[in-house]
Amino acid sequence: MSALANHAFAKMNGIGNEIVVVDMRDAASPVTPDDARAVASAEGGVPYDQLMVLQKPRLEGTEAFIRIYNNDGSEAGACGNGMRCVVRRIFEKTGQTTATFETRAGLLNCWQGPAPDLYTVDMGRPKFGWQDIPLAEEFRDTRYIELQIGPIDNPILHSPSAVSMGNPHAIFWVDDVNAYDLGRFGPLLENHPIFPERANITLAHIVDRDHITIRTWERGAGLTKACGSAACATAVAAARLKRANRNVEITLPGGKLGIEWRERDDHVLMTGTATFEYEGTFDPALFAPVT
Ligand SMILES: N[C@H](CCC[C@H](N)C(=O)O)C(=O)O
Repeated sequence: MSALANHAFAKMNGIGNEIVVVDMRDAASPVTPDDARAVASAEGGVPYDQLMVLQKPRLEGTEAFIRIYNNDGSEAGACGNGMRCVVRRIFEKTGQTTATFETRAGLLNCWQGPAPDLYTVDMGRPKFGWQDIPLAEEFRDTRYIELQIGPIDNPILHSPSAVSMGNPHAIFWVDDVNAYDLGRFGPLLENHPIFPERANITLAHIVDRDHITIRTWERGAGLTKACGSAACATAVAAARLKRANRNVEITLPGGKLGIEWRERDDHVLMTGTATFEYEGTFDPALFAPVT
């Protein structure tokens, strides 16, 4: 039987990014990709974009090791909106105002933001090397990579920037993020062979040096109302192109995030809200083997 059967969960969202948080630090067995898919899609499940699974801490000083599942059962190395939801849960339970978590992408320091409803997550350093993103072939300058969609002589989207925030991102620079059928182009680009681990696909419009608007097709989750790591990747990519400052406001369909690419250590700090919706326990029938 699944470790999630009869287990408590919290349904939350990070500016519209649908998040489920489960605290499995006392559980004996792990959450499997099948469990993650069942929660997201089975009849009577809890639909989400990302499932944040807190596991027993592996390192001294960390609250938990966090595994991040997309709703297709694939694992992600980073989830900014999901991290703020986890932080809110922990802070409300323990009264803490700072915490450190470990994910596949490394250690994430988190703290109470400048207002009671804001949380800041240090998302670590971005990576730009083609093998770190990763890309399937060498690109010396990942500020623009050779990737386009549409007619060769008149591409619809082309020359994205590529960045890793612990997960792969491609950012296409456009004048109007709503002028493209991202639901159609997203999966084609997500699964393009240039991305051996697939990629999150973002359309970004630089409004001015302090404001950028984005829309994201998420790897393993599809069109979402917000993607925190994409907001971080976009802010960094725009600054690398010298088209925006290192401290910007990102507007996503579900809300806004403040992103600072800190000068002194190149860490990316993301600040925003985290909303609690409801809590419950998973019905064991969700995980019953299909006979
Ligand atoms: N929604 C998440 C990103 C999940 C990334 C996931 N789609 C992947 O990299 O596979 C966020 O707020 O950062």
